[in-house]
Amino acid sequence: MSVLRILHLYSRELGINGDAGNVTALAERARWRGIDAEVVHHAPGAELPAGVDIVHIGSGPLSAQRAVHQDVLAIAPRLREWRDAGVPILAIAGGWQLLGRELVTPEGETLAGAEVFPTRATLSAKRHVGEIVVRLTDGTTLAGFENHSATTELEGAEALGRVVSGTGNGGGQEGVVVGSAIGTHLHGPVLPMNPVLADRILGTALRGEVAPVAQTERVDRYATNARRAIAERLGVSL
Ligand SMILES: NC(=O)CC[C@H](N)C(=O)O
Repeated sequence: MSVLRILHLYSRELGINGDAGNVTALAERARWRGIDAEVVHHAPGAELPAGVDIVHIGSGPLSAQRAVHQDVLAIAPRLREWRDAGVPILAIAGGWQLLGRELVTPEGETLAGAEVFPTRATLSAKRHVGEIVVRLTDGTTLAGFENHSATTELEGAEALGRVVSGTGNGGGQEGVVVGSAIGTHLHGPVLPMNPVLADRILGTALRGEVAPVAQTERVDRYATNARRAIAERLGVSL
């Protein structure tokens, strides 16, 4: 691959929780490994590029979700094609809700999703705002914060992990994994805060292990300290 192409969907509309930092982390961590990285922005109504290596969609309030909803439905077949081809997709909170099967508003209106994930998010008047720690099945622990009002059903899909502290999907689970596609409520942003996940996504996109280099070791120390601080505040172990 000559250039790693990262597609950032709706960065203007769905950028309220700092999730753009995920795209920066992916691009910089690739460049630190000597791989050229390009970020392609997609706005509602625009053409999608022919091919991409990673897809990212961030989060936002219902008003922003409505603003991109029609475009999400328009690009849904391409997103599902990329998912089926193994392109890593990272979808955060409100962006994940739009990429699910359905998003039910607090008023009971149902918005159809892109069906990249077989999930249904039901929003309510009660918000879940706070720090969250999640354990993955391989023992990796993620930390971040959540800021949503959703209860999310996975409808047969696998969760990203188990909630150690926080709310997540509801029922003790957090996030969803479908092949190389991941949906999660975690902000932080999640990838700078949890570089193991960033490198897993990069490794999938680049079809190989991505080894630590001096620059990643330097920033990953900050991330480790940030996760430790969250775990300490929540009174849980990492
Ligand atoms: N963090 C978000 O993206 C919020 C998504 C959605 N509006 C909710 O409240 O659940």
